[in-house]
Amino acid sequence: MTSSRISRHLPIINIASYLRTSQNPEDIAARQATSEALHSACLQFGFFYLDISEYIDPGIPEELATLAHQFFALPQEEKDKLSISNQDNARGYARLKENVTNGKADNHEGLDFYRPVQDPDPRRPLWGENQWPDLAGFKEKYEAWVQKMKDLGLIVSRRWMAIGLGMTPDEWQELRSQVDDSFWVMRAIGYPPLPDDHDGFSCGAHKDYGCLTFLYADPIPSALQVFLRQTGSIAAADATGLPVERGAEEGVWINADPIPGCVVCNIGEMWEVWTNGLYKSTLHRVIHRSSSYRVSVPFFFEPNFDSVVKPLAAAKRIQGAAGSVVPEKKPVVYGEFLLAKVGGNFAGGKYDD
Ligand SMILES: O=C(O)CCC(=O)C(=O)O
Ligand SMILES: [Fe+2]
Repeated sequence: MTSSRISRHLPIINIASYLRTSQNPEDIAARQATSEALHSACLQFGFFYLDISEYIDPGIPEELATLAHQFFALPQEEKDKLSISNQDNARGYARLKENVTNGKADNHEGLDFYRPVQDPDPRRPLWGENQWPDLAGFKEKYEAWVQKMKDLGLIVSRRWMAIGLGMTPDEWQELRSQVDDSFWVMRAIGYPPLPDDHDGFSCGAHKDYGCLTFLYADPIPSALQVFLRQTGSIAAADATGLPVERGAEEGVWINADPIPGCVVCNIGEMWEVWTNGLYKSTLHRVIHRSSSYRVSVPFFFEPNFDSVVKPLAAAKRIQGAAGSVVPEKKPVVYGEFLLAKVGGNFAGGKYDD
């Protein structure tokens, strides 16, 4: 494929058809079309918009962003009371620049929640307790969103995988058993404007770890950028004047600006393993230069902690039918993979790939 034929616009995929379970031919055809759109979005981009306006009132994620603004506007000592150092170094509040990506401090602060665990132990990595701000409605509204996003992860995976990847019902049940108790992460991120002299980014280039990220962000353009691989273009060309990242890869950075009623969705590295590389998880970064304080609230739908992630037979069938000879990716135990990533958190990059 030549670079000129690659679209630079991320597709918008409406999941309304997935919410209808009827077996009438129109609904079946609509679900088929949605799954094909998801499949091709993942072959080409690994990034797309999901229009979820029929699934959830678009005002609800706005409320989450408002609550996150309220939290980040608190005095520093109030926010520090929820410091990740009280817990497992993952759950809680991390100060501005505390997170490091690709060796550079990110110009953001964040508040992270993970799936609660049995017998929490703050000395054990990832096994502490969530720390909720003492702001009216915060915990309830975030927990309700987590439930909606977990359900969305399952709805999308089921329909998409079964139809888009051509899985048998048994194969889907097997995959389902690996994501039905997702070790999810819910994050609120606060981005002050990026100072001109900051050596780094608002959030440096990274891939997400797990399955699916559903991101709602304040409606501010030109902040989140997605790297599209394109042979024939200048290595990592962009208009920001910032240093080239990942110089070995050729491509362009495009903006993924918020669209009303949609979440930005991308696939994480576990999907790369499940599909044996058929789908690629895609680098993205944030450069927030406008004058306002930006908030985003990504939800990460991840495999179960103990899930053994390995290439799916359905993906290998597609590769076989296309005559591609692809070396098989090694199985990964998700929890071990995550621990290795988070282990590098604040020394060498929480999000490094
Ligand atoms: O804030 C954003 O737009 C993106 C954040 C992100 O990529 C992440 O937390 O993994
Ligand atoms: Fe990300």
